[in-house]
Amino acid sequence: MASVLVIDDDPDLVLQQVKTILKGSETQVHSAHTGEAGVNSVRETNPDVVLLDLRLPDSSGLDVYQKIRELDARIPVIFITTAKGADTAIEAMKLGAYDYLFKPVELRKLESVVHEALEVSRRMREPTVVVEKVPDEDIGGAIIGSCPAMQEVYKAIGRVSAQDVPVLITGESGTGKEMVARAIYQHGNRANAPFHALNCAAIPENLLESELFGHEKGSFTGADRRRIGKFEQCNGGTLFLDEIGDMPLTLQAKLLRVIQEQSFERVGGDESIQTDVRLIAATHRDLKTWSEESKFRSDLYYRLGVFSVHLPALRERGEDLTMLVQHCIRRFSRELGRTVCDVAPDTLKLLRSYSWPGNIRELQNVLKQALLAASGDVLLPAFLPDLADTGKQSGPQVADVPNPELEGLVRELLESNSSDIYAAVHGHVDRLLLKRVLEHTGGSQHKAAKILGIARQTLRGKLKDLGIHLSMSVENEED
Ligand SMILES: Nc1ncnc2c1ncn2[C@@H]1O[C@H](COP(=O)(O)OP(=O)(O)OP(=O)(O)O)[C@@H](O)[C@H]1O
Repeated sequence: MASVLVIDDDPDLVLQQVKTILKGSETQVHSAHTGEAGVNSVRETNPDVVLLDLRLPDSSGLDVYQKIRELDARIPVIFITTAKGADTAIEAMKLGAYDYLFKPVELRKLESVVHEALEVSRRMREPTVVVEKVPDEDIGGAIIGSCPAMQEVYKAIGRVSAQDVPVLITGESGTGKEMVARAIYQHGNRANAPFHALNCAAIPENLLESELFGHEKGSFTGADRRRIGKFEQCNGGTLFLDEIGDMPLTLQAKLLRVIQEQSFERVGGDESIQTDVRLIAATHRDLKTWSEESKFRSDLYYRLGVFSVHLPALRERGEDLTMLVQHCIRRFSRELGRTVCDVAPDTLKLLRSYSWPGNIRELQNVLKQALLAASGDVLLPAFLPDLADTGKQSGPQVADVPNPELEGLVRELLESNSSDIYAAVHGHVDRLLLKRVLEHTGGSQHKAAKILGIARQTLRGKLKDLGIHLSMSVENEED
């Protein structure tokens, strides 16, 4: 049975409201009037949701919150505060709190937030995955995850966002580095100033310098006008340099100077330009090793790496995968107009056993493909595309077992611009399979249907469709 804990020194107000909104439901309501009693109650009752007053007689709500997190970081904690305490509540949100409500609490708002929090808690804890109806509000852009490593990421975002220092975000491709960069920006002091992003690996070396620092007219062939680079354009704002490890060494020197002196010259210019840009950099490379191997400037690495945030690979995020799957299914189901709302336990098992080299981006792609192939409300393993290193074979593994006949047929059909390849190849495979199985059973359709796991009637229909004729004696067996 689900339970909610209210930690509030006022025994009546919020507690009574919570009891009112949960009346008739199977949810238990516990209460505590001090921070210490609250933490003890969390330890003893392991509640699904906590409502926490920011101002308590014996301790601050934030301290209590930290202790609750140490006990179980998954518990959604809803802060109850006055308008004055909003800053602290926002701080708490940066540290992973679920939501906050202002006193006097509006009953309807309380009801919706508590029910939402209970739902979030249920999804995190319940072992079978039931993806329910798509929520009304758009939760796109949410950073999903509550595993310990992601909790560390949230803490780091909270710690670094308000400080105007460079940040280095590391992690494999597709782990959400850009998302985290935007979170740092949005929670920082420059949230109302511009945020520009530049992928250092995507821009040819000769253009990157000009992209970053601009150029003067006539500084190189084709430079027919002065160009303002990102560092100037983004003055007062935040610049996100993705794939910084791929920045050429010569540019690294110039970047280091911007960080140290907040000044630079445009390409082909000698005017020193002052800039005030907050730098957030990201890389999937091991910059420490690279700097030791002189592939990346060590002085720049040290300047950038003072504050670093490391994003765990998806395979290291434990139960977060389930949350991400739920989140993606709900979102893509709506986007693609599908009705899928449940994930079969076997599907989840397969997804869990895969190593996700492309991380969350790859998960999104796999789920999109699965949804396109799906029918009905439940995502079954059969709808998943091939995944390497799971029970489901990957494309490359299949290719390792060549089937020249089939490949030849596919090639032929492709070259003939056929618009019915699926049916043609399917028919070919069916024909091969049915013939082999019937050979194996000595022509017995009864046995063949059993081996194939299909009804005798279905087999008969397929044989007819494919024009496979058997001798009368065999066809009439055991009718
Ligand atoms: N924790 C998360 N919750 C929900 N969605 C996420 C999360 N992390 C990443 N995503 C989504 O995964 C996709 C890839 O994220 P993002 O582009 O931030 O990764 P990245 O690490 O910057 O990738 P790359 O190194 O390839 O540039 C995006 O669509 C993003 O919204």
